[in-house]
Amino acid sequence: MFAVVPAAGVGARMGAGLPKQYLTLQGRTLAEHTLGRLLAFAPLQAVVVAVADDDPWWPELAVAGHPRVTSVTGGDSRARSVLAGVAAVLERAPDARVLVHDMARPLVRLSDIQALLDHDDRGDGAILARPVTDTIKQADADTRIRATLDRSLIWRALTPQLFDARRLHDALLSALRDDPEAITDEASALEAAGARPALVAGHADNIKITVPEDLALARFYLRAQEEEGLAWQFV
Ligand SMILES: Nc1ccn([C@@H]2O[C@H](COP(=O)(O)OP(=O)(O)OP(=O)(O)O)[C@@H](O)[C@H]2O)c(=O)n1
Ligand SMILES: C[C@](O)(CO)[C@H](O)COP(=O)(O)O
Repeated sequence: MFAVVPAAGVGARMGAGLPKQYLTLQGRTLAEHTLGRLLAFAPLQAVVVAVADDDPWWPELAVAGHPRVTSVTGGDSRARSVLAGVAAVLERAPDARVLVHDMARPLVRLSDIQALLDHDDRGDGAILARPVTDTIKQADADTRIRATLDRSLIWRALTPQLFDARRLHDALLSALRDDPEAITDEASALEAAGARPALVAGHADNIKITVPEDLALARFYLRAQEEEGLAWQFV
């Protein structure tokens, strides 16, 4: 099994002076936190990281030289970065299963990744997700309520997302050709190809660091995980 980690974003919503994956949490970059956890997950043969072709920070990280880490050049969207990573996996292992995980989600629990594998029926794939607990409103263009949705059927997609590499590759190619804006995660590409991936409940602390206030939340969750005894051997 391989991991593909999209890490070629610029972090515009974070508004920092550098891409958010290189901001630090307790002295280590988000990238080191994320990769430290993935590399601690024994079933992963290798991790393919998609980085921007003009990224000067990536080569400076010791983890960039880890024997189970390789990098590819990402694309101008998350989906194209993932596609580049999956193509690299297929060159090495045509029958591989691939776990796609955002570099911007540094607090993923190994137990959640294992739960994803446990639910993987090697069919339509599976994703970590969270059932919503708030009331969900659908908005009109004038930011007024159009409808209230049935929240019992609404989940927030997280990562990792686990699929057959060839199916994911071909679904991404088709979806990027037909409706690229609609593809904001791997499952949406498989859905467009008619698949029905499974939803696997993951922990709420598997947050995506997106806007500045997410950093304080991440610091809180990291301390909470350490108090829970979830310490990872950093590579
Ligand atoms: N062209 C892109 C855009 C995003 N990503 C990666 O996809 C993950 C989730 O994307 P997001 O949180 O949107 O990151 P950014 O695109 O960097 O953020 P923003 O949209 O605020 O610029 C991140 O790890 C990001 O590095 C990527 O590999 N290639
Ligand atoms: C893949 C994802 O993390 C699932 O919630 C999300 O779609 C990524 O969105 P982003 O705008 O690329 O951060």
